[in-house]
Amino acid sequence: MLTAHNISFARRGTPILTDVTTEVKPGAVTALIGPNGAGKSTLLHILSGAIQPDHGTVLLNGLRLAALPRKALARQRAVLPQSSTISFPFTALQVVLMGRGAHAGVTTRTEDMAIAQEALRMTGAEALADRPFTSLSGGEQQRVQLARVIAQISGADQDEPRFLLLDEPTNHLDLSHQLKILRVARALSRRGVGVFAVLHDPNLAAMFADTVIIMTKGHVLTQGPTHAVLRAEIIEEALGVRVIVQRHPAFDVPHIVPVE
Ligand SMILES: Nc1ncnc2c1ncn2[C@@H]1O[C@H](COP(=O)(O)OP(=O)(O)OP(=O)(O)O)[C@@H](O)[C@H]1O
Repeated sequence: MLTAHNISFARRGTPILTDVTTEVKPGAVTALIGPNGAGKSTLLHILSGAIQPDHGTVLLNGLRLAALPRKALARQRAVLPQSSTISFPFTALQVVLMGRGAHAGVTTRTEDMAIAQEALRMTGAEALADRPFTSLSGGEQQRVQLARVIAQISGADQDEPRFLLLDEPTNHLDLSHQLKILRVARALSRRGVGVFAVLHDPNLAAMFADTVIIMTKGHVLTQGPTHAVLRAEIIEEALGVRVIVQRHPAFDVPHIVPVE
């Protein structure tokens, strides 16, 4: 379990997060939605250990995040940032192998290669393995980066649950690639990974998340099972848009339709 207890964080005296308590369960997809500037990325960075909160505690599998050695942390959780630049012409496979850095000395080269290739296969990017990363389209780069973070937390060298933190993973992707990335995230969760994804589209959260957290102005407005949270009055309060929430015509999930 990855848990945040009573997290508060300010920048130059301005509160960004106030008393946030939440959890990311292994084996489930947790989506975080909320308006621009609500503090979603900041919370993701605090859950990842990249930012230290001013108050409160983050526990990863029962241990304080701040006290975990960097390599142990890297084997238990990986972060897909909103954007990342790689300017040296590494191949896609080399980029994915970079995810294995924290395992060096614990695994063999053959094992790392098998894990990298499996991660590329999962994200539908195996045909890109030998292409220079810089020559790939935005959607292709995103799938390779997802393969890198999957490779980072893969392998049999530790028993603790692992977590993937995805910051707007569908940004800049066409609909087909948005669905592909989130299908991979869901498939990983069904293998026991705890997935935490910042999403802007409540319909993607409805389709792929088991649990939804809604944040506004640095607070958790509500959180819980997707069906319970994605209700019209809550979405209207959080996002400031009038909506109707219907049953999705094809799946047993909410379908959110703006009506203004
Ligand atoms: N490096 C920084 N320096 C100063 N203020 C920052 C910094 N990063 C974020 N903020 C501020 O913190 C607040 C929360 O930002 P954050 O990026 O966490 O929001 P968000 O919900 O992820 O927004 P978005 O949906 O627009 O990506 C915003 O008011 C933002 O301007």
